[in-house]
Amino acid sequence: MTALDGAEVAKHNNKKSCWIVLDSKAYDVTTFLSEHPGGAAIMLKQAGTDATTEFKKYHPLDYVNDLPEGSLKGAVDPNTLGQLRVLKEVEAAPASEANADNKIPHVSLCVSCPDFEIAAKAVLPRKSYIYASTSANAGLSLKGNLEDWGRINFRPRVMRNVGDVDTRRAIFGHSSPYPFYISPMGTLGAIHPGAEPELAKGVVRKGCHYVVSTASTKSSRDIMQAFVDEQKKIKDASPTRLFFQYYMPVDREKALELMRVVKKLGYKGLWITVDTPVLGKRTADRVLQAEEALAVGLEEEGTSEWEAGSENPIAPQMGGRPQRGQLSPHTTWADLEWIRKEWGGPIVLKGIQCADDARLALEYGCDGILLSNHGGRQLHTAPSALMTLLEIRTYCPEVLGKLEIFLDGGLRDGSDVLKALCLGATAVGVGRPFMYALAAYGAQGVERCVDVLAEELATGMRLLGVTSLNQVRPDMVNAQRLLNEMWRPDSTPTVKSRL
Ligand code: HEM
Ligand SMILES: Cc1cc2nc3c(=O)[nH]c(=O)nc-3n(C[C@H](O)[C@H](O)[C@H](O)COP(=O)(O)O)c2cc1C
Repeated sequence: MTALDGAEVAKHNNKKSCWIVLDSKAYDVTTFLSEHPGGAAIMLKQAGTDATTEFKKYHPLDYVNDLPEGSLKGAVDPNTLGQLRVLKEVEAAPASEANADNKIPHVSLCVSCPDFEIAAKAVLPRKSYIYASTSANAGLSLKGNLEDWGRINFRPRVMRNVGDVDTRRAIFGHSSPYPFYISPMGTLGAIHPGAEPELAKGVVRKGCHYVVSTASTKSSRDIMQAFVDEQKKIKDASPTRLFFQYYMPVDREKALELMRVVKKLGYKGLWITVDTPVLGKRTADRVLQAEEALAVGLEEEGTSEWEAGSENPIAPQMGGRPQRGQLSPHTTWADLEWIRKEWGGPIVLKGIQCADDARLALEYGCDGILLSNHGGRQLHTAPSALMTLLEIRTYCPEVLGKLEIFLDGGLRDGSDVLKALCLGATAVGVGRPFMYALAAYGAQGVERCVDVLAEELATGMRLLGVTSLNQVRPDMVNAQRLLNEMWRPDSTPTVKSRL
């Protein structure tokens, strides 16, 4: 194949003929535009340019293999790369540069979780901040997550010797100095150039567990490698373990293959996300996508072509940004059978939101459940994890001793972890605070965020009158306010409950 001329490639810069250059090779993505799960506009903006840097923020390079056959047009003559189209607009500086300019406070000035969000907002491009902070519909699920932690009070005991406290907890036998772990979050390349490996560095140094997302920017192999490399530096002294969050690919063969790969790589448990049969309506994201579409002239298409979706099953709607391997809307409990056979290790269902499903998870042989509404990014007015935990305690307490119980959503203070533990949780996941810490300060921020939560937790334990997490009990909290609002079988008289 003869090398292509940069100036020629640059001419394919519109929706009728859209080429992009990735790693010095030109691809014709014209027909793929409407199928791109991240939206057409973001690609069209790159038409005729070298999109490598922008692309790598979101995807591993092997994503190009998913393009339709014949998309590769050829290598671009290296001497003519300078003739490619260049984007005029320069996005906000990446976090690392902004940091150097002292645009954000010194990391030591972050003394509680909300401080990381302020710093991240100052350095992140608007688009990345929207990706991290967006929530579903009017934001009420997120609001409920944030507020419900404050609606349970402690019932402290005093005059106890609380000189030394032990904050250790194990997840499936893997002990960690903390009863909290990092929740899976996709596309961290949009947050920090080091993406997930940078986050892994921070967690290894602190011994915190980390659940890695299927939709990560870097491959599960690269993330595991970063983990192993960091462990080597400290002679494998860190108790950190990596678990894998699984968006089940629609295609069964791909689903099995992904499981085999991550099992072989040494991920310790499979956390299957079950609250995402389709993507929720991420309101702020929608506005941004609409703005981008307008900016590149896609508004002429009317909304129908892009909103109604294409034949691509993983791009059902505009604004829907289903992650690679998104759960098929057809997945059911019966699928757990072949998953369990293939996986062999611990399985957690991520996104349980009522007592009935907690009981089913037990019946279907799961090892754990994560009570979660996906950080308020999926169903409008979904219950907070605490509310679901209370429901489980009331209607199927038997699962508490048999499954490991995790919660996530809205946790912004280490001492709140105690409330979940008092009510029977094994551990709590924390999402956005770590994402913001990574955005502003890289691995150092991640370490700082662990320290902030750990200190709040240890102080909370002392003030509650306990020295070990084995001592926490339900009567150490007053959950009456949430209990008053909890669902009851007779509160929905038209629905016949199985409870
Ligand atoms: C050229 C071939 C490309 C392929 C095959 C591809 C594929 C995909 C897929 C499968 C997703 C779903 C989410 C995921 O799995 O991470 C996605 C989302 C996305 N893509 Fe691409 N993409 C391509 C090019 C690009 C380019 C050039 C850009 C940016 C310049 C881009 C930006 C994005 C963004 C922002 C998302 C949404 C991420 C999210 O909301 O989680 N993609 N893409
Ligand atoms: C930016 C972002 C990306 C996320 N990506 C994923 C994902 O890829 N898979 C998943 O199961 N959950 C994902 N989640 C949900 C988190 O795992 C977790 O449930 C939620 O963030 C917890 O709420 P918090 O952010 O308030 O702590 C994501 C959340 C955020 C904020």
